[in-house]
Amino acid sequence: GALLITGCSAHQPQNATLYERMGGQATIDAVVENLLYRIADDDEIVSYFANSNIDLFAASLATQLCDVADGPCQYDGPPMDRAHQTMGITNAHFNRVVEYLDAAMADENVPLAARNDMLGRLAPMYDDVMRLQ
Ligand code: HEM
Repeated sequence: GALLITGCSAHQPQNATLYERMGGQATIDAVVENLLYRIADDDEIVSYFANSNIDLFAASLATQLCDVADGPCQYDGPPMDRAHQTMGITNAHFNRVVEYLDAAMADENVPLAARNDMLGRLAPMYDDVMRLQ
């Protein structure tokens, strides 16, 4: 454990952004693609996306993740309360989507510390996503 962590961190400067620690845009795009397959495989979650343009959703989410990770993007889509209003999203479904995102990051070899950092940055959005349900 400790040796491996020391060894890996030596590849990046101490001040690397989360975006860099995740692997940059190529990894973020792969994470979003991986997440889409998990959502598509879940009948309950995919039903929320019945009327959505999946390509636009994927592009918007990838930009948001880049922005949140201090990458060179600016998310200029709708705020999270408006983006999810009156969908009837439940706590259980919220948690499942977060689990899918974590599993997608793991699948795409995002290091554990970077995964936890990203989830920690998204967690405060819970209140906004759920506000107008
Ligand atoms: C922290 C958690 C979440 C984040 C950061 C997030 C982020 C986003 C983003 C960036 C968009 C695109 C907004 C736009 O450009 O119009 C979006 C749309 C969407 N989200 Fe989420 N989301 C989260 C949780 C969820 C959950 C739990 C569900 C359902 C179970 C969900 C369902 C949707 C749907 C259906 C859309 C598409 C809306 C449309 O078609 O315009 N999201 N989300």
